Amino acid sequence: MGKRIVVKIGSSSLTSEEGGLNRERVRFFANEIVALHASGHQVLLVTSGAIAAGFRRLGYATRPKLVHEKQAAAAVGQALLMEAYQEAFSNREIAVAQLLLTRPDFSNRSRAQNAHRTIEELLKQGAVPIINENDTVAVNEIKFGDNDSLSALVANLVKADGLYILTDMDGVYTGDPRKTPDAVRIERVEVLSEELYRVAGGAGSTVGTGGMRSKIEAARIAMQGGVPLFVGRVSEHGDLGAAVAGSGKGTYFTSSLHSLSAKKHWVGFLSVPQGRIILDSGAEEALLNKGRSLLPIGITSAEGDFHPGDVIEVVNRDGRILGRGVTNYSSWQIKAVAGLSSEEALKRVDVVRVEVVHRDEWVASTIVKEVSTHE
Ligand SMILES: Nc1ncnc2c1ncn2[C@@H]1O[C@H](COP(=O)(O)OP(=O)(O)O)[C@@H](O)[C@H]1O
Ligand SMILES: N[C@@H](CCC(=O)OP(=O)(O)O)C(=O)O
Repeated sequence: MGKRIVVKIGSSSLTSEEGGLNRERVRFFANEIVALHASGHQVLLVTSGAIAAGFRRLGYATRPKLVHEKQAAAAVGQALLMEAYQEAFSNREIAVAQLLLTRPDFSNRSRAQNAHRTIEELLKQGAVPIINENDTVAVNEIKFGDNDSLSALVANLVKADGLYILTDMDGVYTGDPRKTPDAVRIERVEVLSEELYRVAGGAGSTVGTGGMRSKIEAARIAMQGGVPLFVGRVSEHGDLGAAVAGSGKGTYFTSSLHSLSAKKHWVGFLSVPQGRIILDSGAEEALLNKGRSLLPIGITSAEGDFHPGDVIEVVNRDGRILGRGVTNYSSWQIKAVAGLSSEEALKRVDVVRVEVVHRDEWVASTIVKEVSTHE
């Protein structure tokens, strides 16, 4: 039976280090997608490469660093990118559609529904939706920062059967292969571990942005959405089909997790945190490893100005982000009860629930502690 597949192609696979689009590569990927299409799969493409494709045409010698310069380069490059896809797919008589999205398009329910409906109609008509971040309007906190997370959010939105993140490496290694020559490929990941976050480094090329770290973050989003993921290389004809069939050159992330509820998905991946709560080590252990709710006694302080119902980041004393949750207290109430027993806290503040963050409204930043990788 045909599957619904999201394919993400990184800048490093489409452009050269000096900038500019490699049209040969665009045609190659288009052909791989056409082959999947022909075997009955629905394919959505999330593509990077606008900045890398556009900066030279705009007159910059190297990839610009400043946000407004990148935005300008992307505005030029996005048109070049679509022109190349347009040409590559038109030979096969497949319509391509451009969708430029930002995070609020996912966090705002009606915008997300509109995007979803549009995509469903495009797929029904046999078109290939081609998605990139809307770089002109996306800055700072609204910027995805990398298209890996964007592709995972798209995969969750359309309830894809699989997400295929294509890059210049044939998978995730036990260290950045550019710097650690004896690193070996991890074939399968069932549970994201702290170890994996440690071995995954930043971008390898001058055109790529997120590196493996952002792909692991994408894996977290997709796995928690119940979507299995592949990170690897597609360089020869048939490689994408092989990846979809389970024998690709890369790392497979499977998930036995049930997908997160819509509310937890929003809390964990779409919301904009309004402040921070800092914990002691006992509360960290209770929250991460014992599945408990967060109580006032484990809190040391709070930062920012927030209100009950807002999403806040929870960090440990070293500043490490442990996760996000919905707070039942305002920032001033937390300051008034930090370190107190629940009984004492309730004498001092008027709150709906004694838990500062209830476990049902909490999403950890890493999935589980346990490591499960096989070389
Ligand atoms: N553990 C790792 N395994 C594989 N690649 C890694 C690892 N850590 C860092 N990398 C780097 O990540 C790069 C891929 O990410 P990136 O440059 O952002 O590509 P893309 O443009 O395809 O998103 C690789 O070229 C590699 O140098
Ligand atoms: N929207 C930007 C995406 C940048 C980006 O995420 O790049 P990559 O790490 O290559 O996937 C662009 O098209 O250039």
